[in-house]
Amino acid sequence: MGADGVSLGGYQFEQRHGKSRVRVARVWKDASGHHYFVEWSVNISLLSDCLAAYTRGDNSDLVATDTMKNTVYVKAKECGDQVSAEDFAILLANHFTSFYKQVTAAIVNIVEKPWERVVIDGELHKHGFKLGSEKHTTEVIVHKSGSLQVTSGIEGLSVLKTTQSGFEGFIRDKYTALPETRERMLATEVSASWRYPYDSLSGIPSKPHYFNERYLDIKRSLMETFFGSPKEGVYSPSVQSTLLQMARNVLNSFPDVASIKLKMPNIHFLPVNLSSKNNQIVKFNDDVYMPTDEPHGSIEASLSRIHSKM
Ligand SMILES: O=c1[nH]c(=O)c2[nH]c(=O)[nH]c2[nH]1
Repeated sequence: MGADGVSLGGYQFEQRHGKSRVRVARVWKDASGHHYFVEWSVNISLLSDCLAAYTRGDNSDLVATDTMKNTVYVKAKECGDQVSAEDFAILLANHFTSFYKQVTAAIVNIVEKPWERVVIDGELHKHGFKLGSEKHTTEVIVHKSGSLQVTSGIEGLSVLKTTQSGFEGFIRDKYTALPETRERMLATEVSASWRYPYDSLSGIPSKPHYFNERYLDIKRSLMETFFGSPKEGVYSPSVQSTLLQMARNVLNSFPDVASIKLKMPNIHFLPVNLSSKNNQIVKFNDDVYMPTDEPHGSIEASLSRIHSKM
């Protein structure tokens, strides 16, 4: 954002304004009576030439944040066909940069609530949904020139496996108490964000459900790598190793992903051993654990194709 700064009384000044957490839900209906439903929380941030509002109390170049909020509902209404969070973010960001001469760039973030169609008596319900857990996110940046950047992600993908995980060979010194193990629980809450390679609207595939399909593909790939096959699983020598394998498999499988960042906290389940003075009450045998939220390990990394812009 440095390029958007201006010199002001001998200081460097940067500003943006927008509306946060604009909540909107949209229903689409098809000819056979199936309803499609999304719920979004939209953040808009505009970079614009409105310096006078700060320096002189002159608001004549300001897009009111209330107007930004209204625009979300107007554009949701105008989307006659089902769109992904990415499509909607692109459409909004594009609107702000093209409709207002003052706006030089728009940043739109969307978090989609995980409403999933329910299955009743083995059949997909036409208009019934239940809330799932992990969330689909996106961030779109559009500049006035038309150049664009699309990043999507998953938040809150909680996964756990009860075996096929260990941690050995780490540095041992006078501060180290952790025993080495080839048998432990592995639990994490994956946050992933990946960058698409498109730098203009015309580069984006016109396939209707492209972004939603890619989101599901990437989620599936991350989970398959974390868990391994249903019968054998796959051994994890560390969160670090599993994280890199997950990132690699996404880049290897999807040429349209330029880079991926993964955050994988190591959520500890502590072995329970209880003893009294002369009696062992509970001896841990990979069976009884104390679940914990904190402290947790924090492990994150990103993997990019060489020459990718993330
Ligand atoms: O997979 C792990 N990576 C670590 O860096 C680490 N550190 C630790 O105490 N346990 C673990 N486990």
